[in-house]
Amino acid sequence: MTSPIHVTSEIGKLKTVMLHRPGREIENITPDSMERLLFDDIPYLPIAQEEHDYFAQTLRDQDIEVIYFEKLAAEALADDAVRQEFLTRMVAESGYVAGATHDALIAYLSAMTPQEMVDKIIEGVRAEEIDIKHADLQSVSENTDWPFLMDPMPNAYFTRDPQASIGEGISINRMTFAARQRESLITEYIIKHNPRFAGKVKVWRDRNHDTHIEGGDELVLSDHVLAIGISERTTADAIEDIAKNLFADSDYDTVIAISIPHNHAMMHLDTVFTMINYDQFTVHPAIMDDNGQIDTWVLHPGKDGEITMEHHTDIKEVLKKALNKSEIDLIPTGNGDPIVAPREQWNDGSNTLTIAPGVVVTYNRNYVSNDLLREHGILVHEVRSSELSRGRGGPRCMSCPIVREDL
Ligand SMILES: NC(=[NH2+])NCCC[C@H](N)C(=O)O
Repeated sequence: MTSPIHVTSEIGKLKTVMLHRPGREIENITPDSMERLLFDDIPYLPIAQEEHDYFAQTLRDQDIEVIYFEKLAAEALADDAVRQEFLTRMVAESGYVAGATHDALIAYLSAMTPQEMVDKIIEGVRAEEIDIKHADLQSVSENTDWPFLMDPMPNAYFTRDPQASIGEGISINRMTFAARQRESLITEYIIKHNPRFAGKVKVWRDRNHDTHIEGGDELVLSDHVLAIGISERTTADAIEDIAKNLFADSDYDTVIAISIPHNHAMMHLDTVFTMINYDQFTVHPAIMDDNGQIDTWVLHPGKDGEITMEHHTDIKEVLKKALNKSEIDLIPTGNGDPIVAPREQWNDGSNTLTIAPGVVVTYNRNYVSNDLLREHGILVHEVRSSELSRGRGGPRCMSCPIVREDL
């Protein structure tokens, strides 16, 4: 069985990538809900869509197949029984397991085509869209001033996070905040029921856990080494758990767990550290102490399915050893300038999407970081970023590699 997923590095030539084109969910962000929905501002949708189309076209121009999360989901839900099961679970995870509102939501969404239903679920369902006739105790208690019965999923365009391709398999992630948790339920159905994936993909860790992990923290450094951020979004137990599964069942034998500050600006490892070439990385200087040290643990398979763990602080040495390189070039975001570095990091200056060794896609607004990458010999494709960047994610966050060529 050949897997439709094949990702053995962060940098191998990208062949297939999954995106989500931002839709009306973006217009369902309000000042009151912004923080909870993990946005810092409200993007202007038409321009966000233009920018996203430009991003997708930039990838297609490099011979990369672009597939869309929302289309894969609709295909996965073509079968009536599968669609009903999905809907029951989605409505339950949105807060309704029974009662008049539950029944009304199921009836409303069931009447739609699979594509309309997926788009609507991502967009969010407003209370005024549905006429709930037989008010019962349950729906009266559920009735609040909040205008949405089902919240929008404005972060869906950050397809990096609900899942992560690793080797020939995937992790389907239990995400940290309620604002994003339902996204990976959609992934679960894509992997189980879309004909492209169904029955052909190993799931390294599913979403039925209490501990969290997100794709922005999962970096595939080689065909046997992963780096995983210990972050606001990814917990140590989840890292140990996925490491055990990978060590037992795949060619992966090394997980480098890297501790980063737990805050919104640096919510994932890929906001401060990405791999861009065989021996080159971008790194935000704020994750290291004054001597350039970072708390890092290296996990390997131990006895009886357990793992061993060593503590290190010299990330360069750890990377050299794990990747078998004599030198590693760490390129500082914003050239390490105390004003430019945090400014460009805020707009995802470290969040590069590598599409081939030494070839990256970045936001045009981070011009200091981009120039520095070029000085280090990197080929940089810039994409537009005024509106997309307001969701705090860059080209790596907005893309989920499905197939890369081996190095
Ligand atoms: N891989 C990433 N860095 N993703 C960024 C996700 C941004 C999104 N607003 C969130 O907070 O979840």
